[in-house]
Amino acid sequence: MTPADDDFHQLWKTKYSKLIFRKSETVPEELHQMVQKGFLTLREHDCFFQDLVRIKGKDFLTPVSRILIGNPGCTYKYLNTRLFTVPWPTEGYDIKYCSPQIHDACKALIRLNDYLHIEAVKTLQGQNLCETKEMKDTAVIDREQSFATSLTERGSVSKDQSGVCVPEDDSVSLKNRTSYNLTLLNYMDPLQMLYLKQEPYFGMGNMAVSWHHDENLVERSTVAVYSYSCEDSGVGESSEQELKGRDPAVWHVGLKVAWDIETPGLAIPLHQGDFYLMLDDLNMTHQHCVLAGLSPRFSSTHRVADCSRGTLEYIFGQCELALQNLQTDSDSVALSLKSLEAAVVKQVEEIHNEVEFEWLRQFWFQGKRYLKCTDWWLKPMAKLEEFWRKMEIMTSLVLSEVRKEQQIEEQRNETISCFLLVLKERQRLRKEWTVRCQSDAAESLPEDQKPECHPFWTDDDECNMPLPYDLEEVIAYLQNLTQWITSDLPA
Ligand SMILES: O=C(O)CCC(=O)C(=O)O
Ligand SMILES: [Fe+2]
Repeated sequence: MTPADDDFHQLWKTKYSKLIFRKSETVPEELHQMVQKGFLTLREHDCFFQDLVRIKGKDFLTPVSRILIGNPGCTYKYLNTRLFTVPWPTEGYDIKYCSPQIHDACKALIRLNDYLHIEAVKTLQGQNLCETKEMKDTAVIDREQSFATSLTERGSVSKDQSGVCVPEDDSVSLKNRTSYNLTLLNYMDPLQMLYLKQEPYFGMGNMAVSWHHDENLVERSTVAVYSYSCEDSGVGESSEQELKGRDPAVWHVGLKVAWDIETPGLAIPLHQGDFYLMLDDLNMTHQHCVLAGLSPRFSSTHRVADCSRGTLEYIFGQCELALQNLQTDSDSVALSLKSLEAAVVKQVEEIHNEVEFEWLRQFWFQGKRYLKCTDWWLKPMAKLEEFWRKMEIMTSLVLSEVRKEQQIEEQRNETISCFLLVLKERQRLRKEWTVRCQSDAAESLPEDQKPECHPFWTDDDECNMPLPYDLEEVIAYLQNLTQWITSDLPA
């Protein structure tokens, strides 16, 4: 349904009430100008890139081109692709941009971010979608009572040990759900796209982005989307359209109820400077898509990314934790491990995998794209690689300990089997990334966007790597060892 349908507003009110639309006129003109100029700058500097995503083991190039802008050191993962923020100007950070215009563009987007944050807060307060104090108090009493009842039913313990956890303050949860830490910008010129998928359920026409839920967000957080289609003003008024369905000249956001193709979908026309909000759990209960119009179009999608494992601060913390198990012997320069306990080895090797596959390979897979805007990520990536190299040494140290140990004891068995599992995962992921780097889609990219399979080395490389890239033989050796150990154990 579109605004041309009689039941459109009724359907919106009953099935899509958490979708909020705001017309361009409600946004300050000065902000429009800044932001739209920012979009054009980023396009002029070729900062938008199609992502080489992986869905169910297959590689696809997204029709839309994107760039992630946000808090320094923050990342956003979608469809097995971790995007790294081009940092927006942030107090306490000295960020060098490739040009003053790119700095201005990032500044415009943080201004838009602040504006959309305030609008989202106001909207949630207006909708009563932020839990009020009374609602929370009632919820606590309810929980206390049901907990007390369940205890008395079982005939045990007093009420003051109930351990009810008091929910965070309203203003905190409201803030957590609207404090956007980044925005994913989209750009597409439909005339440059030879083929676009057709919307499969409601006949909504060409899709720029297929039906999906947004991933990697803080639960129930709001998503705010500013839309800028470069149409001549006045053109593409949907009212001029006589035919049924949505106007194929105009960009729309499509919405549907998840797991449901009976309830009619909604297609909301988006003109230059309009924005919309997806409030609360709308992103979970519904799916959305982007229906292409005829003109080039930008959008800026502001999100509260769940970055609990997605910031530089986090991954550096992990690396430090892992490297605590490495020591330089006091009398020499030789390195050794402090502990060979299974749990310790497992943790270290898992962090090794995390830094290798979630950070280094993800980053280099995207070629040199980040250098278009700033060199900000190069230093931290070099640092992470340095840590990762030390972890390669740690892996080789575990291996040599396992090799030289004569005695078979319980703890060693456990260490070897944990170690083996993590190495198998490493081998599987190295193969997957090697394949990903060589897909047809990857080969089709221009030279400066080609994925780099990094780190990569061969046996004759003089790079002083303590272990081979291909872990097949190491794994076979360990597998042999575990079989030998288990067959030797009493039944
Ligand atoms: O461009 C839009 O309106 C929304 C884009 C979108 O859904 C996304 O990037 O996840
Ligand atoms: Fe989305």
